[in-house]
Amino acid sequence: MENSENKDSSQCVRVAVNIRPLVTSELLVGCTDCITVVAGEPQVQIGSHAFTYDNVFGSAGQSSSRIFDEFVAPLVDALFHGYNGTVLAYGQTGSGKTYTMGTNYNGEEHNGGIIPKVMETIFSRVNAKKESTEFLIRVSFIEIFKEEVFDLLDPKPPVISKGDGVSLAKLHVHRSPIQIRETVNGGITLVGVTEVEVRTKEEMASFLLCGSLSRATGSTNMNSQSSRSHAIFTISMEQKRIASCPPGSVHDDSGDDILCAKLHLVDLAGSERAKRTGADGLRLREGIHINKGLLALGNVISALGDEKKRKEGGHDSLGGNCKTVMIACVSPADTNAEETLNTLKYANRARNIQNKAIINHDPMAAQGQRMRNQIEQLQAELLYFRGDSSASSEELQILKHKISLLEASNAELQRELQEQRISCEHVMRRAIDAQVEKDSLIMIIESARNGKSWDEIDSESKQDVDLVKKYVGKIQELEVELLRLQSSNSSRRSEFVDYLDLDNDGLHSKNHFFTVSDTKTADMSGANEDEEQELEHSSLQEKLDRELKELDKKIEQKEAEMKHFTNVDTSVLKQHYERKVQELEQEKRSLQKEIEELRFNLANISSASDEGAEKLKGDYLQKLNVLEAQVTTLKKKQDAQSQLSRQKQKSEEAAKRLQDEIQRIKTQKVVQLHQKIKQESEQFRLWKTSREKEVLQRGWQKRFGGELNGRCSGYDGGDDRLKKEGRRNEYEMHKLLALNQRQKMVLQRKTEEASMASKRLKELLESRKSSSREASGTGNSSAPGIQALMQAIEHELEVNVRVHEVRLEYERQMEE
Ligand SMILES: Nc1ncnc2c1ncn2[C@@H]1O[C@H](COP(=O)(O)OP(=O)(O)OP(=O)(O)O)[C@@H](O)[C@H]1O
Repeated sequence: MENSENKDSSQCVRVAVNIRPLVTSELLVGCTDCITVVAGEPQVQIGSHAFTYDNVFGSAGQSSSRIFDEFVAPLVDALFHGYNGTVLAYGQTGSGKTYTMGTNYNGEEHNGGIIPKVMETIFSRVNAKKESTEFLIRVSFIEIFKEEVFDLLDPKPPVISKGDGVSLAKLHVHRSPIQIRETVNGGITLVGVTEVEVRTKEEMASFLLCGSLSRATGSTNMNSQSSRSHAIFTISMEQKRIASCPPGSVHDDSGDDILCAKLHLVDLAGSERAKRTGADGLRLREGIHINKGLLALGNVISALGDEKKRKEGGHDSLGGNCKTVMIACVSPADTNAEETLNTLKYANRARNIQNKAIINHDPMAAQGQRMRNQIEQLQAELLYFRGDSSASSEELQILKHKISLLEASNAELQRELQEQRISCEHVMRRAIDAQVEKDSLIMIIESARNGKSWDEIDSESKQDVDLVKKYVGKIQELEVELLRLQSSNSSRRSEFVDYLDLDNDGLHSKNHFFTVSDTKTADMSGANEDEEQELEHSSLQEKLDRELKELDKKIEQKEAEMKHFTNVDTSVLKQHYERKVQELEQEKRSLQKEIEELRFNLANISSASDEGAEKLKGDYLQKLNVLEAQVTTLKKKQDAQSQLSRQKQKSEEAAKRLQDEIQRIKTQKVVQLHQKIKQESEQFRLWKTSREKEVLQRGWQKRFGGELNGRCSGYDGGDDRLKKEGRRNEYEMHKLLALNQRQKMVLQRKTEEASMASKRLKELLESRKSSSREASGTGNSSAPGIQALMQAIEHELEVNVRVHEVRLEYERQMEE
């Protein structure tokens, strides 16, 4: 047996042989099986050679359909744990590499190959874990052809040109190879290779198909569709545990980090010898290149598989950080026996190769791990110090220093805790103040709703918030203003009425006044009263108008003040509440931070089992509980603050309602005042009309024989002023009466004189008439008789003139 050495299979490259059945073309040429599988053993025999592998599939070994489950599934599992993996399909052309790998999978028809099963498994696991883990899956597909690497997923289309003929088979596809570079840590990198993100199995399969179509293919004698290039389909997976991931996930052992791993699925080119392929020209040269590559791989495999050479330090792994499996595909046909034997030998050597696969974390995770290690080291030192007194003085000094640091941090925490307590109390006080404010507001609103007067509300809520106090103040001012106006109006009315309300001896009422005021004196007095009334009324009207204007002005002013006041106060209150909420948020954050720190410290000492650590743990737990309780209290306070804000909103609404109420009252009062003024004017107008009517009536009475004397005696005046006036009028009257008497006497005398004069005139006229008759009888007259007549006539004329004068005087007197 050429290899039966047992090694640690988890480290070695695992190798399986897959023996395909004889295909039709082989059967047609009468090929027979040249490989025998030892029953129940992973062992094959070809001629005199026997080889043992990890698994043997096909031709009576394990069923080929078990390749994935038995051989590849562990690599997929390892991929989820952050390990790189490689599946290599090696063998001569037509040996079934593509068939085994399933590289021609198009996403629809399941051909039983490895790749479709890999895809299926990956996505079913991703779906099962998507609640707890974030996945980023990408694929790349490259081809190594004649020692050049091509990107099969390159979105840029290749340049196609005609070769030396016109046949389509002679078309040349020109593609630009991608560059291979060595990285600083000795790995290799493919510059600019396309990596596409995929989210589903179908998407991944579509890229596999796309790359397969791009893959350089040609025909050889051995396999008309043979791949003459190495194809590597790489699945990259990044996974990150979601924060709320429950314990027991795959990351539990590796911390809260990102795992990055790759699975390379490699379909190597045919390993047949050139002479057997019948290739010539370009195909031959391609074959040489392929074989050069495989030879190199074979040499590496040989070197790695040779324990002696490996110990000399030449190579130590194939792919290094990777779990690798190789599937050696062989044809059982006796015509391919030589190639099959070579393949089996290669595969056998590959079993000796050892890999060093490690979990691939990202740098952050590595840093986290380093810190955890450091913590562990510190804990160990602490325990060592506590448990072992034989430690060196230097170590003791270090530990003492660390303890002092811990104590200092502890003191700092306690100080912070104290501060938190103080600030908590402060917040509580403020919350109580706010509560009091809220209650006061509610009380005021309730009182206002219940219809209590502002005085009552004011007296009941002395300690209430300023806002409502100010509102109440404003409302009170307005009310007082209105009341003052009302009282002023009513006092003027009462003054007016009092003024008219005379004593029982005089004029008791307006009506009485009007009925007795039909004398001349009463006329005069009434005229004075009217004037006074008018003056009084107009001055009252003017005053009321002035006051009304003033009131309007004041109301406008108050409204403006209230508006300003409301705006200012709202913004102040808003700022106040916002500040409170911010402060509470800040406090909450700092407390949460403190809790996190405590948790961290607690986690650090969780592994410690000695008494001191337990005590410390207990202390921290206690602190944690206290802090958590504080956070809960703060949250409650925050809720209370929010509630207060809502109450404030309600209060503002209530204030708005009050303002509306003021407006309504104001309108009502002003309207009432206007109405009163109007009523007053109307009343006065009516009074004036009736007064004028009375005066007119008295004028008529006087003109048609007023009873001056009788009426005068009826008036002796109750009022001094009126009495005085009456006496003065009486005196005037007496004076006028005496004058009248005298004038009458003069008139009588004059009348008598006039009648005497008329008599004498008559006599004179009679005597003149008789004289003229005598003269005409005699024919001449005597001179002394004419002279006497002339004198008599002159005397008569003089009398007549006097009579006329007396009459005139009399008439004048009468008129007066
Ligand atoms: N296990 C199997 N059962 C049935 N037929 C198979 C099996 N393996 C391979 N074949 C058939 O063998 C032929 C060659 O297989 P395949 O193309 O996979 O070989 P290959 O090694 O990939 O060749 P190349 O190196 O030229 O690509 C195909 O017709 C395929 O259907």
